[in-house]
Amino acid sequence: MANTDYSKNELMNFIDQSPLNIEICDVTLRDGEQTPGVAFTRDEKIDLALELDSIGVEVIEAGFPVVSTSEKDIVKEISNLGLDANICCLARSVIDDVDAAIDCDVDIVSIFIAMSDLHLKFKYHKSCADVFSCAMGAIEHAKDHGLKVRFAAEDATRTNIETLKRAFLAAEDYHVDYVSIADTIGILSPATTHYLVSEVKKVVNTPICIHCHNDLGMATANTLVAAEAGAKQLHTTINGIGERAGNASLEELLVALRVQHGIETYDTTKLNSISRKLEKYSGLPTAVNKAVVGKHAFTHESGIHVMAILEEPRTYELFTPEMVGGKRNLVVGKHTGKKALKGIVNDLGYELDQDELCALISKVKNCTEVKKGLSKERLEEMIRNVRSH
Ligand SMILES: CC(=O)SCCNC(=O)CCNC(=O)[C@H](O)C(C)(C)COP(=O)(O)OP(=O)(O)OC[C@H]1O[C@@H](n2cnc3c(N)ncnc32)[C@H](O)[C@@H]1OP(=O)(O)O
Ligand SMILES: O=C(O)CCC(=O)C(=O)O
Repeated sequence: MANTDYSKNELMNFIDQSPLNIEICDVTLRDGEQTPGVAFTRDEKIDLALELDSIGVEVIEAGFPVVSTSEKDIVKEISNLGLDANICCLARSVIDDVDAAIDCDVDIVSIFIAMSDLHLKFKYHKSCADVFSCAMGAIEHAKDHGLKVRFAAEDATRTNIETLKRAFLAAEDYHVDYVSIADTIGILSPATTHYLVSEVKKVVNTPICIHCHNDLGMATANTLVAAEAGAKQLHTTINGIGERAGNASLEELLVALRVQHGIETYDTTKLNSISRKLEKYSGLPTAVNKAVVGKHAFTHESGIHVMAILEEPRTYELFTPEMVGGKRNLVVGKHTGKKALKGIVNDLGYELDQDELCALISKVKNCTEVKKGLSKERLEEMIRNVRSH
């Protein structure tokens, strides 16, 4: 067996799939910060930007400058940190918003407009032609000032597909650098993502971005599928935070790109530390069963799993904890088996004979703490107890 940090999905060999041509745009500092109750300080934003840059993320969306004067100052400061990543910020289709972006020295401004019937009728109270012309005016202004432009179609996934294609094509005439398909309310599935990106790609030569929300729990999967259908720029947030159910999660996507497509250009060993920082700065703990960075991502209790892991961790781990800066944790509880327990006991520096092991396993399975998980200290106490009999 190849000695790698992860198992590659060999089934990919049977799928007609060209190598991916992608970049990551992490939007934690903008969409992630739109999570209710989250407001990063200057130092926190700068720290996260430095961490994202060190992972190798190509684009960092640093904020939305018109939100406040301090937001604008921080975006400007991040733009001038000299990071390898390109710095991007959000702007409505409003000249003042673009001017704020210009003042911030960003590399890319993401100019957004919604063209879905729902948004036109209930949000703007304007026609599609009117909002579109505002967008093109803003784009022209940004281009005249030398900015790269992402034209983002908010609520693209509930926008008439012909309208969307026409809008992207017209934006190409203004030499936008990216067009973005925003699944603003997370309605896409993997199949419809593939269809939509492929349809847009048929008519547009500009690199396509995909911005997926997680309302149906499919944001990461949809983002991966979009890449497989030819999207270039993939939007993520750390721990998947963001509006409502959040966005595609950075850590899930980077590991999925590795396992499914062999993309090893990102430093995944930093994923656990950046996740812990994000928890601290946002005040939002991740679920224990969160993929890649959750507390249980490398925690094992079941006897059959642990006995195999003690010989070869890849039997029950898709990738090593080291690959993502995590740690393996073998715990004892109701589901522990004798072989697993023996291994754990030995690792703690004890030797038990078969009778002692049987006595210990019975104690473990029937003790009251089994519901919450046994501490190392309590287990050692039990070991000493069975040995003295
Ligand atoms: C899908 C997304 O994530 S979109 C980004 C969401 N992010 C935010 O809203 C960031 C936080 N927002 C804010 O701080 C404020 O809403 C601001 C600074 C952006 C605007 O504040 P205000 O000037 O007080 O406007 P308010 O929030 O009341 O209304 C938004 C205005 O922007 C307009 N608007 C919304 N989106 C766009 C757009 N893409 N292009 C042009 N105008 C837009 C609305 O129609 C409304 O215009 P109106 O004032 O003429 O009715
Ligand atoms: O597509 C983009 O770049 C951003 C749009 C966005 O934040 C959204 O619609 O949720």
